[in-house]
Amino acid sequence: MDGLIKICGISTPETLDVALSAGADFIGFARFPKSPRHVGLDQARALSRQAAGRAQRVVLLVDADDAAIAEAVEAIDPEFLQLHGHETEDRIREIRDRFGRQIIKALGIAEEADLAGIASYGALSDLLLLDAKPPRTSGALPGGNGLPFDWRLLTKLDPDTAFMLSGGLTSDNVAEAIRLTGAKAVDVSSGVESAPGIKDPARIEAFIKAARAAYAAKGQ
Ligand SMILES: O=C(O)c1ccccc1N[C@@H]1O[C@H](COP(=O)(O)O)[C@@H](O)[C@H]1O
Repeated sequence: MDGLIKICGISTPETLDVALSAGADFIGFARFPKSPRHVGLDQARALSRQAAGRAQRVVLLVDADDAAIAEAVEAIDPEFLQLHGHETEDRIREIRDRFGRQIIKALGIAEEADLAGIASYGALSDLLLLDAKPPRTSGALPGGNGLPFDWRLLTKLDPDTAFMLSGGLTSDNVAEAIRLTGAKAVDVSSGVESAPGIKDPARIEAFIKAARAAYAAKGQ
């Protein structure tokens, strides 16, 4: 896992085409009705077909039950399930065994104590995603808030720790985030939008270009 880029919350064929042409490695489809990026099953099915063979397809889920996972898997046939809620270790094992998909588990980071979950969740995940903890305000989404966390916390990690980084990334800060944290993969949603849920082609291209340049500078 080296030098990977995920564009999350894609919901139109046009912006999907831009992300694929610009070289995104992962495309995320949100299946979380409270999100402005939520895609219906038919819409997700069509987008997934468009992305097949060109990028890894990821379904974003939040504390989803088996029925919700099953319908998303049937429609999208994703390579990865991104679990962005409070899924326990037992629930992650159950989902992995039941649905046979690779797992991206998101872990919210706000302070040093939050790093304690990295070993156990990392062992259960094919990719561990380190994201900002959501704000405590009512109605805040569990992710996709465009808020970064203090990346300096991650400088305390063993340099061999592999993780995907997200939370408030943009084309302006992704190079610094990669340089400072050593992230081998980055994930963005709000930072490539002109408004919540509205992906902006120019911002997608600029983000991928900036991340690629930062990885190249590190020889990745
Ligand atoms: O994008 C969403 O709407 C979303 C909803 C619920 C949970 C996670 C969500 N997105 C993920 O959140 C992070 C950070 O996103 P942002 O770049 O700060 O907007 C990212 O991993 C998205 O996949």
